[in-house]
Amino acid sequence: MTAQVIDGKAFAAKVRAQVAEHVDRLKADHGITPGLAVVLVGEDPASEVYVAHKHKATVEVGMASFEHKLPTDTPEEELFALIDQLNADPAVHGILCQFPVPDHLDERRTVARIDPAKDVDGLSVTNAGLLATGGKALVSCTPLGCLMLLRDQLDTLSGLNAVVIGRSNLFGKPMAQLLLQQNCTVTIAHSRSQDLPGICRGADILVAAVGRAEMVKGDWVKPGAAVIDVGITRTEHPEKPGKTRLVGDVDFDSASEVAGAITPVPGGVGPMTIACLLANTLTACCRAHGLEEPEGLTA
Ligand SMILES: NC(=O)C1=CN([C@@H]2O[C@H](COP(=O)(O)OP(=O)(O)OC[C@H]3O[C@@H](n4cnc5c(N)ncnc54)[C@H](OP(=O)(O)O)[C@@H]3O)[C@@H](O)[C@H]2O)C=CC1
Ligand SMILES: Nc1nc(=O)c2c([nH]1)NC[C@@H]1CN(c3ccc(C(=O)N[C@@H](CCC(=O)O)C(=O)O)cc3)C=[N+]21
Repeated sequence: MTAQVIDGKAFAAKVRAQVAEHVDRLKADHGITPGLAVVLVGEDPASEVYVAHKHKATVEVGMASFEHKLPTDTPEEELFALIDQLNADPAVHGILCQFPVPDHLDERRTVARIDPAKDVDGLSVTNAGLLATGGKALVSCTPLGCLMLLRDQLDTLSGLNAVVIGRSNLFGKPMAQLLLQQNCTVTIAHSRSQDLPGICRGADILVAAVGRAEMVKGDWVKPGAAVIDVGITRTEHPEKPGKTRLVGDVDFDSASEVAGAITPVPGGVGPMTIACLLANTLTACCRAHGLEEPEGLTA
């Protein structure tokens, strides 16, 4: 079998177009412009690239983009003062603090400072709890994007065996919650799991978010399964010395021989993350103003 390659880039463009249309309507009918604030502490080159992508995408859909770059040695009080100011700013509907933050800062405390209604990463205790209890949460962008791709790809998710490798708060846990909500039978695997290949072979839906290049091999994949590759690792380019390329957690060549559908890296999940960040900002804006939420852009 040769898998269908899921075009996340094209799907993300459709999501962004839907968001842009909704933003136009908000402006025309209500005079409201949704706004996203991104906070970056320090000078991590990968983070700089992501933040630049986010800014460009935000402006392209007609939203207001507020970028705040703080020096590496920014004390917690200063970061919190900025977050307080963004929490209070009615022009800001979504706040994202790019991770990782420098060592002297604490991710948990930082997230806790962000107003849950503006927490477009879905990381706050409130949003994680709402997701787990079937409430109206803001859902972490990458799992939300994966769910959109799976819903588009499969007739139904109900009753399928789903395996998520990885249990982070940003991805693995919310992904498992979303799949459970879709009536999948969900297994969460991690670094202590025994017989990971065997667990994966039972998966109709296999989602890998580990951060280990090409760990998941073709013989771990159930024939016909939908494989979602979240991992991103920058490695030396095999043919071009001095150049790098991005690779996923799945060995694409062998897995695509067995899977029914598979996301590539790059061009799979990554573009969906940014599209869903915009979708979440729009959702947060609509909720803040008591307006109808966009259809098809939430979990
Ligand atoms: N495409 C996108 O938009 C995004 C991509 N990513 C990428 O996804 C990957 C995961 O991100 P994130 O969840 O934040 O990462 P974390 O490092 O927080 O989590 C990694 C998870 O993988 C598990 N793990 C590590 N080694 C193994 C192993 N050998 N076998 C099984 N499980 C293992 C860990 O288990 P344990 O808990 O036991 O340590 C942990 O739960 C990264 O490559 C990241 O760059 C992340 C966010 C967005
Ligand atoms: N608070 C917080 N929230 C995040 O959601 C968050 C974060 N911190 N820190 C880092 C990770 C990683 N992440 C990605 C976003 C877009 C692409 C993306 O657009 N990837 C493109 C390629 C980009 C390129 O070419 O470099 C692709 O896969 O096709 C990837 C990864 C969000 N993260």
